[in-house]
Amino acid sequence: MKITNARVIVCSPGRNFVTLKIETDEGLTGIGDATLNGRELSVASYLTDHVIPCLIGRDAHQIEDIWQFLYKGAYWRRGPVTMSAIAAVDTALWDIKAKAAGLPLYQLLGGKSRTGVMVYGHANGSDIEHTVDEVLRYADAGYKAIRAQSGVPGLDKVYGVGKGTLFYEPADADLPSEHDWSTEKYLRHTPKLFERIREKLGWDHHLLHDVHHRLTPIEAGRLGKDLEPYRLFWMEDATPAENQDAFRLIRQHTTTPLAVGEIFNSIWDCKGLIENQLIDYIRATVVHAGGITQLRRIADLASLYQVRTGCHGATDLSPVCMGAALHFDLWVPNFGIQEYMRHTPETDAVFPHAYTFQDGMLYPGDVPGHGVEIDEELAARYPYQRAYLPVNRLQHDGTLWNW
Ligand SMILES: O=C(O)C(=O)C[C@H](O)[C@H](O)CO
Ligand SMILES: [Mg+2]
Repeated sequence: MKITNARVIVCSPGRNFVTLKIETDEGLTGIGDATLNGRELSVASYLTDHVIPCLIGRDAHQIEDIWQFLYKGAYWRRGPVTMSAIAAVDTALWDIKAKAAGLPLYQLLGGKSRTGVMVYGHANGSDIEHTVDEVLRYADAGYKAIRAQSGVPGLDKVYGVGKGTLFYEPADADLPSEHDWSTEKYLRHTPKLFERIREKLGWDHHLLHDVHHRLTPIEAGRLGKDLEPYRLFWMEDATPAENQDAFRLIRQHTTTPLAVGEIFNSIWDCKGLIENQLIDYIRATVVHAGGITQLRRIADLASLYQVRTGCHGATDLSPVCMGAALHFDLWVPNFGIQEYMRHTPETDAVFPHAYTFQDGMLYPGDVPGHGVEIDEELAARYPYQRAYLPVNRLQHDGTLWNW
């Protein structure tokens, strides 16, 4: 089965998405997500200008060879732009292979390891009481696991707290908006948040929290320790992970489980973290970590060390990524949890999909392929709009910090 054509579709039904569509001489088509929040057009160009010309005429069934060709053949390896582009090709080819077999993608990976995929929702509020109300709302909606993020007294805007509560969108301006940050204020506030949530919610739900890279390792160790009484499912992105050894220090100070990896793009970013058992959950997902082909390898390495998966699933990962991730989640033996931030109705209309939510679980559906399509006519009505993620500055002197 030959690849006859491939093209990039950029659209913005409420936020930007980059989608690759591959066509074959047998009439089968497949799509892959290539969205890199705030840097969308660089991946679109990488695909259109440098990858697509290399795809035409290749056998769509040779997923592994095409992956290796794009990875090794570029000479310049890894990096979010390269790996998101490879991921889009890989996802589209798995979609085509599964459609050719007439099977849902999870069957090609090895079949179901579980009945459904446990997800966590992102509850957020302007202060503790508002956040508690939102957590209770997620619990009422059936979620078994809830990530709680709250505004911090004395800070104007913080990661995770949006204008609306159901659809959180951090890329909020056509040039980066500036947030202020105080580690002291955040560290004083966050244990109080979880104390109050446990008081009102009880102990039957998993609770999660995203630190979003804003602490140093020793500060993260302290927060992990302070949160131990509330038995979190995980503390996420406690400190930046370019230096994988940083997690050793956190580990020495707390038994709160650690999750990291949403910005990782290859197995090399997490090799040391996994092999040294410095984390409990690896958050890499399909679009930013080289597709199903690479993610499988990461999960297999992780399984040797009892590290489980927890794929990133924010709104900037398109329904195409979510669909593919759900097939992966249903199969992967060392599954932990899947993030699920709901897309807006506009996004869902552009990307009709087979996956469904019920009682805190997502189900990928049983249609051949990954079960997500793109309505190109509708997509064309939503042109690209430049949008950036915010930056953080320390409140007391304006030093640029991690957001
Ligand atoms: O969903 C999460 O865990 C995030 O940290 C969301 C990220 O800020 C977002 O995906 C950045 O594009
Ligand atoms: Mg995160």
